[in-house]
Amino acid sequence: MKLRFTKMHGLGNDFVVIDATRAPVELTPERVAAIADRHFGVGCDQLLVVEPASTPGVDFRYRIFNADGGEVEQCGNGARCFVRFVHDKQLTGKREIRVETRSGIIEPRLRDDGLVTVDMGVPVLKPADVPFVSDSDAVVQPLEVGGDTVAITAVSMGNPHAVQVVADVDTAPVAAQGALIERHARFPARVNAGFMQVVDARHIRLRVFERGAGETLACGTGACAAVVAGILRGLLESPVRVDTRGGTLEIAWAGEGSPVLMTGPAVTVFDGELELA
Ligand SMILES: N[C@@H](CCC[C@H](N)C(=O)O)C(=O)O
Repeated sequence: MKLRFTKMHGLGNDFVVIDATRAPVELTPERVAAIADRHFGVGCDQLLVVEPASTPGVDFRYRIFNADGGEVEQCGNGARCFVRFVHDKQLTGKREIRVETRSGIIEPRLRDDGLVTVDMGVPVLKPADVPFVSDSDAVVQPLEVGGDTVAITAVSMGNPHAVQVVADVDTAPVAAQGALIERHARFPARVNAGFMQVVDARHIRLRVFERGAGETLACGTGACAAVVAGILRGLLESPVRVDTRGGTLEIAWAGEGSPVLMTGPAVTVFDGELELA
């Protein structure tokens, strides 16, 4: 069976996007992993599927699958690519869209300058809801990782993040420690591991070892979580420039109970057709 797709990226965090608004597409974890494979498939960090909404007043549903085949709740760079996709493919004439994800409704807006701003919703800080196993609500918590103790802040942006502050992202042990944090027993749903270097109160550098994908060139929800963690720790002031290895995002957050606003680019690379085994 042949399947049309569009290859997109948000700051080098790359996606295969599939339009399932007219006919459903059957995706197993094995199929997703095969498509995401960079040697034998198309290659991507995440696969995004655009579907009709199931809730009145909502425009679309979009589903997110990591490269390992697992379906997840949220994806910030994907949300920006989603809105560019439905706009460019003329699936809607709207530039402000309400879209259902596994973790609720988010509201991306395609701006006149081509950038996309997404209301990513209110961050979740209660450990049990991240989910993070802890008997304390403290913003900074110790986590034992491979014989070391690191100080993390657990934040959910719909998906779970563990953010730590490092002196220099270029020398941070992202691959080794990220893999251990991703599968740490205190994160029962696994976790995205963020390594944040504070340049000044309105500027950070960030690398993220993503759950189900490894280190990516950028992580939108990771950028939101890092800014929330930095503001809660008293290190940052909104809005914050977030430099990732793939480019820059702007993240704004007015504090607890407020939604996080993320602004950045979304790029279409090419359209293609793949053979679904
Ligand atoms: N790259 C994404 C996040 C994708 C999902 C993540 N790996 C997870 O498992 O939660 C982003 O831009 O937010």
